[in-house]
Amino acid sequence: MSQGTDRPVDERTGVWLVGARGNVATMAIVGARAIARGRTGTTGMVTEREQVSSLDLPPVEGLVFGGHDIEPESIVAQAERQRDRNGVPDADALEAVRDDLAEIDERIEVGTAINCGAALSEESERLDEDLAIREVVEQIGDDYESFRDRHDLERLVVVNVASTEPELPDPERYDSRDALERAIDEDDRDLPASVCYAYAAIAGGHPFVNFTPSTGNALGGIREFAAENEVPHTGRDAKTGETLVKSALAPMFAGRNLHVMSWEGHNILGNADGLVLEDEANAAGKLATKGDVLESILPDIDHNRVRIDYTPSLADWKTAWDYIHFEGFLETEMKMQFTWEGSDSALAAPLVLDLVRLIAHADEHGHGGLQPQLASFFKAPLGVEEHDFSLQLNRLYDYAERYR
Ligand SMILES: O=P([O-])([O-])O[C@@H]1[C@@H](O)[C@H](O)[C@@H](O)[C@H](O)[C@@H]1O
Repeated sequence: MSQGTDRPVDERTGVWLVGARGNVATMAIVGARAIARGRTGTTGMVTEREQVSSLDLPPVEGLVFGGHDIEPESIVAQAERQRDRNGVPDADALEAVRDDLAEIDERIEVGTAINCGAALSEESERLDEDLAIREVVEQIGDDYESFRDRHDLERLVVVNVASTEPELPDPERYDSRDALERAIDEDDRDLPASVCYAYAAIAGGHPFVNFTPSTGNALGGIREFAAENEVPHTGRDAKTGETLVKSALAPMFAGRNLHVMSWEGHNILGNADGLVLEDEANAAGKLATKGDVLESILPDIDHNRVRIDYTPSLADWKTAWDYIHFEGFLETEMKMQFTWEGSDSALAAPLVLDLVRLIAHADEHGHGGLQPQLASFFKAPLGVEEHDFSLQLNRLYDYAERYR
């Protein structure tokens, strides 16, 4: 039993995935159902580590999935494509959960992609084509509610795993709840999809996770709304690969007083995210969150550059090559290089499940607003300036210690 409550976190937690038919969502659903069916383990899930697993968290087996998407290709077809192109999931795991995926696909509603730039295909269907922004937000909210009612859920966590949007120009225009609500009422068509999903979640009292660099809950107006309504929310841009290594490694250079002159990071990948990031406007937010980590840990760095390029044949296998040129005692110049080769979705998926479980826990314990204990999951953690991975992780361990 957790501290501060008499009842355990319920076993019927809903997970509403924005971008439910994408790579990351599909892998999270496949993984959760494969765990439920005893076909895979929980390696890669932080909430299964001893320090955190003692919290009273909703079991992965009980998570009920639904979501929005604008693409018609089914989750089964997406998972088959991932199996054929990437080898993840493997054929046995996919067969074990195929019927679950087909059932979940029936629960996916048409979403909005307003101001999503290159993240749109010709086949996509969109709510915002015929509706005003206020109606879009209401429709999204109704979709959340009816899913929750239909499945008799105690709680619904909304997670944005959709493709990265272009950055919102002048986000300070929506710095307060009043300004944001006025913009929604006046049908301000500059507002992006991620803000509509976040606003509808907070309005309905649903915890919100922004797994992407898109604006969403980073907007001042959403933050104020969430704090007032005491709804937990967190983000931004999950730290899954290259940036994770950087945030663990950079503190070593700082701690030994080694002067990093240049850090070049070159990422190549061939999945749909990589394709969307080919577009300069869509890539801007991702490049900023990936780059800012070093500036914060190594304020004296002379040259810090990140590139992301689309290499179609790699599919979901993301390679990052980093070159670090640094200086030590007696002005001696030295170099370090590393190469990271990761399955983009298999790295992200367990973190989606972790974040759902941990934000459900926060909600159960009445912790509204931003969630600093979740900083280690993000490249640009909202409300936390700390980027050092192990210091961020200590926040989670301290939280677990306090609430176990
Ligand atoms: O976490 P990380 O490897 O630094 O950053 C990654 C990006 O470089 C990549 O473009 C994206 O597809 C991944 O989901 C992830 O955000």
